[in-house]
Amino acid sequence: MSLSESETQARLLAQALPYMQRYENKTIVVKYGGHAMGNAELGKAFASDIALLKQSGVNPIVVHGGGPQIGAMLSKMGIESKFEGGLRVTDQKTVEIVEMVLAGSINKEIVALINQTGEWAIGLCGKDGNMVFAEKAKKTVVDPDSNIERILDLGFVGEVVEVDRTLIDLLAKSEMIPVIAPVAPGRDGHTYNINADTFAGAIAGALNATRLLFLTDVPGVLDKNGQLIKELSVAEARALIKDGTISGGMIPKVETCIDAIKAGVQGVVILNGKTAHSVLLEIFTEHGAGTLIVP
Ligand SMILES: Nc1ncnc2c1ncn2[C@@H]1O[C@H](COP(=O)(O)OP(=O)(O)O)[C@@H](O)[C@H]1O
Ligand SMILES: CC(=O)N[C@@H](CCC(=O)OP(=O)(O)O)C(=O)O
Repeated sequence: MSLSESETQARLLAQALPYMQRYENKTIVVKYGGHAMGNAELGKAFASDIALLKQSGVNPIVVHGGGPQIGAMLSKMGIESKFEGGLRVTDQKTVEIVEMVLAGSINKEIVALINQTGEWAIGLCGKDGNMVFAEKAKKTVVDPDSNIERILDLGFVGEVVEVDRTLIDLLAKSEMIPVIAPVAPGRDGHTYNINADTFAGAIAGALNATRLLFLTDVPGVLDKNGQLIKELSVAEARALIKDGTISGGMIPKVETCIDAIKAGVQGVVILNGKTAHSVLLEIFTEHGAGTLIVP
């Protein structure tokens, strides 16, 4: 017999009680990826986890993606999605749609879900309160045939160059939960589309967050036999990238984890956003739920 959502929540709460003081007054940045936004039930479970963090005295900050949702909107408008080095090639028309989908519909959907729990969420992007400034990304790739490095021109894809935490700190003091879309202005007046993982890493670094959680579509970093690795040091993570155990989209994610740790985040966790209540299972249980990457 399966449990109802309220029975599940009551059980989780009972399990969580002994661990609730662990992160009191600490900042936890949660990156909620587009693939993890699976369905309405998962969305509600995510919102109730964020609300419970807040009610337990944690300072949760949500940074969200929405890659699949941007792709769907572009396709509706007859525009093909094109990626290079894992990043969306973003021309003027595309950046307008990216901003509309990320800072518009997805951002407000997450805000509404959290507000329905009784907590107060506020939706922002890097533009609000001069929070984040970006500049054109300078990404390079090595051509596998010629071994020559070339600079990618990704259009209006940005990388974060400045984070001002004033607004985020004000919101935390006012008991509000910031929900942030990875869109930011450049000093050149353009709007930039930023990969949500790197954006979350930059925010967590600027806030010296205690934890940065990445909700993705696998249980964490898996070893060669497909088994979950519970804890990885930065050196071990680098070795797994080098020997090919970590590949594809997991490479930039783990690299972002390493950068965030170098920037002062105490621990970064990669965990399954497709499992309901994975945030609570990670934060408020003895052994956590995903892969913890530590210095
Ligand atoms: N060692 C590994 N452990 C787990 N996932 C891996 C590993 N190597 C590659 N991957 C791939 O990385 C994917 C997650 O990266 P990505 O698709 O970019 O996530 P997201 O869309 O959530 O940001 C997994 O679905 C998996 O296919
Ligand atoms: C530059 C770049 O690629 N930006 C991403 C931003 C959204 C994102 O990163 O969303 P997920 O976390 O769901 O993948 C994009 O346009 O898809």
